[in-house]
Amino acid sequence: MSECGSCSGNCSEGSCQQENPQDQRIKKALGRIKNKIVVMSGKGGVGKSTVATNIAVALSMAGLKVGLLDVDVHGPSVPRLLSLQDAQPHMERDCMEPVAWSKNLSVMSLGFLLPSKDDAVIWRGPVKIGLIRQFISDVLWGDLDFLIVDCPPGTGDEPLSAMQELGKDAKAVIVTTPQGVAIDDVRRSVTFCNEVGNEIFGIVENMSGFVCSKCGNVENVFGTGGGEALAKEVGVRFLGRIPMNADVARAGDEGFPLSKLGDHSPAGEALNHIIKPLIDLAGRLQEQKGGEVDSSLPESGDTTLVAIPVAQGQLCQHFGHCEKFALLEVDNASREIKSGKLVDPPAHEPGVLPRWLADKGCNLVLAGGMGARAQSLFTENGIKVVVGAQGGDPEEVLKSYLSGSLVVGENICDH
Ligand SMILES: Nc1ncnc2c1ncn2[C@@H]1O[C@H](COP(=O)(O)OP(=O)(O)OP(=O)(O)O)[C@@H](O)[C@H]1O
Repeated sequence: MSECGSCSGNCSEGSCQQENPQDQRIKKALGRIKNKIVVMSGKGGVGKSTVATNIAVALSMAGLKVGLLDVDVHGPSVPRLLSLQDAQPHMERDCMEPVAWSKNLSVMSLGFLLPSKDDAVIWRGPVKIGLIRQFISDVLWGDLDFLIVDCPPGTGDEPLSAMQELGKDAKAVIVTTPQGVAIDDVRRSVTFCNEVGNEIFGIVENMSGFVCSKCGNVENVFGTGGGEALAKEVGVRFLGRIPMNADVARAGDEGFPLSKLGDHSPAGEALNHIIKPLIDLAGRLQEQKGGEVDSSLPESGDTTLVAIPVAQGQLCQHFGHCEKFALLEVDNASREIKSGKLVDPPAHEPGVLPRWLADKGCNLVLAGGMGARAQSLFTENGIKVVVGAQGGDPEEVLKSYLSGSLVVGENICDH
């Protein structure tokens, strides 16, 4: 046994077994983060930061608490992608607060700490590893559903260090473009994950076909399907393909998220597809399959306006195909229904119903089946959603909710 002065004697053969304080802080910070996703690519410029940032935004807009950590030390692009170039994290003596992009999304990047965005960082491995450790130990991430880590391309110090620090439960999302040379690089990323022992959550194929904005014709500039074929070959989930689209490049340059392009734009659809398994991973939708429903009413105001989609007078299980909405007003204090009416919704277009119901002052939706994207649009509009509701008559469904006895089952639009 040796003595090292800084510990109380838990030493053997000259090496101190006591965890160093930074390791302890890392462990504590990671203990508050439910899911860790490392976004990586074998090759540069394939759109990894674009994908990482938009996954983070989409998950946060689905109501999940998300941290986005940009560890691309040599080319931190997340601040630009989110229009946060001038943001500065709030610093304390021993820690710093991440920059809040929204209530649900916090961001940290070396880009925030450089005196000028033109400054070049010339650091060797150990310094970069030290920075990544600090970004976990000394940033006040708080409780997160997801930490999304945007790594520089390749299988060098940063992805290795990110995986090692985040631990074996961190999962990789690998971004590629469809052409052969990129796919070869992805194979290296797959081998890397296998060697470090971290699961690959899935592969995203970006810049997959160019959609002509004039004629709609799709040109497969880099080919298509390479990412999907590789995913099949190595036995990992294929998360989806994002087409090459001028709007995506513009969104990146102007710093707004792809979700603003609309639900039914090719990029918006691709993003929905990609985040769906991640939302499932967070267990958000499953929570509502099991039966326990939080039957609280919104805290502001004296009344709550509840919307229930209806077909043939009964709760409609396909939200997008309902014939009418029952709008029922509830007194928040007594939890009693004060009034109710049936109204015709506008023609179903992506994003229309959440906005229309928000304009009507609705703050709670009780639905049967509803897709993940529609749920996130309601959350964005400040409307609480309960999915998987069972029952027939809309007033009875609401009464069950108010009495805490509403039964929820499978969300049949959760596909
Ligand atoms: N699907 C797409 N369609 C059109 N442009 C895209 C698409 N995906 C990404 N881009 C554009 O390609 C460029 C590179 O994207 P991004 O910075 O996300 O790549 P990266 O892989 O993170 O790069 P790096 O290797 O430098 O880290 C950006 O200008 C981005 O807007």
